[in-house]
Amino acid sequence: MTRMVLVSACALVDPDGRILLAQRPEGKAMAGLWEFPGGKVEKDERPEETLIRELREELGITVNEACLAPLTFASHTYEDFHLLMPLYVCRRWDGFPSGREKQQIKWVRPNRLRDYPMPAADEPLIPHLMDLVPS
Ligand SMILES: Nc1nc2c([nH]c(=O)n2[C@@H]2O[C@H](COP(=O)(O)OP(=O)(O)OP(=O)(O)O)[C@@H](O)[C@H]2O)c(=O)[nH]1
Repeated sequence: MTRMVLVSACALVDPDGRILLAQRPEGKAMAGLWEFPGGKVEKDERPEETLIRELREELGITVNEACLAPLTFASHTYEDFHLLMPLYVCRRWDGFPSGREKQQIKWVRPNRLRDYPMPAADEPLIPHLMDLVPS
């Protein structure tokens, strides 16, 4: 088996039922694709801690762990690693999300998520988000 990479990701849902997508910046693997904010779970870190850290670094918002609800997960084999990615939902945070790392961000209704090219692992997550936030 290829190595397993654990990535924690979050669907931020705003009061209008829109979900935040962030575009992977130029120069990174899968540049240009739209993804859920998050990142690799570091050594000695819990997935929830990863998200709190990443949401602060990437978007400049503060999230309380109690506001992170597990929704589903992605399990996908890429060419050089297997991605295991828990997806959390968060509807409450402090601050105004903005792309702190020069990435574009967009608030998207679940039924429009397919308009945004995403990493292959994310595609099976879309129906879960459509169920979560009816349009
Ligand atoms: N955050 C996030 N990562 C995702 C999603 N879908 C998906 O396949 N991934 C993959 O999960 C990994 C996340 O790693 P990352 O963003 O922390 O790291 P990175 O590629 O910038 O690498 P680096 O930190 O080693 O430079 C990447 O390979 C990314 O392509 C998603 O929806 N959100």
